[in-house]
Amino acid sequence: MTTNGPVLVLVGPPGSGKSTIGRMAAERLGVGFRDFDDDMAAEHGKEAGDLVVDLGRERFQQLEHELLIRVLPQHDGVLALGGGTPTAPGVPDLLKPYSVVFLDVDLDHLLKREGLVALHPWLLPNPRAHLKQMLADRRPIYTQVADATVETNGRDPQDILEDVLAAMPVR
Ligand SMILES: Nc1ncnc2c1ncn2[C@@H]1O[C@H](COP(=O)(O)OP(=O)(O)OP(=O)(O)O)[C@@H](O)[C@H]1O
Ligand SMILES: O=C(O)C1=C[C@@H](O)[C@@H](O)[C@H](O)C1
Ligand SMILES: [Mg+2]
Repeated sequence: MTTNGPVLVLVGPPGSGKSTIGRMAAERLGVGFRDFDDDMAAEHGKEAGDLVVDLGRERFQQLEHELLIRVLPQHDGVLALGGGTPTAPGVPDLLKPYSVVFLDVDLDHLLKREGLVALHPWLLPNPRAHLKQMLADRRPIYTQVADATVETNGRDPQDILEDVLAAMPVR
């Protein structure tokens, strides 16, 4: 099925709340929710975090680019991207037609979010240093691909949701 593509795309670092807020936004908007990490896992037979470790980041990002080209026209709801997806070559151009919101979070709040390292084994051996560098490198890219940025530090998902919905540009 071909659609106009997602009504909302969420980007941000791992643990920023893309899946949590994405599900809530989809429910409020009465549309479907899709998680691009799940698409990658279904397509390649392994969790996205394990694919990064097994294939290396360059190959993983090529595969993300290839799959995103197929997924965007198939989904008209809310799409949560993988944490690194906007940094894959070619992806910022693919996102241009869509409403993209960046869920921003700082290092200290990120480190308090549950399950981060278990889901992202490539953060080892020093998750704090890795995440610090990652946030510095990626923030300009998340900002560039997004129409709006919503702060999530220390905030309830419900509050964040209201800001995300208000920030969605009308297209
Ligand atoms: N605003 C928030 N405050 C506190 N904890 C949060 C908040 N948003 C999400 N979390 C928690 O942080 C963890 C990561 O959230 P979530 O899985 O939604 O992030 P994500 O951006 O989808 O991450 P990933 O890139 O790993 O898929 C979850 O345990 C979730 O319950
Ligand atoms: O931030 C990242 O680089 C990643 C985040 C996850 O969503 C997965 O896409 C994968 O673990 C890579
Ligand atoms: Mg997620």
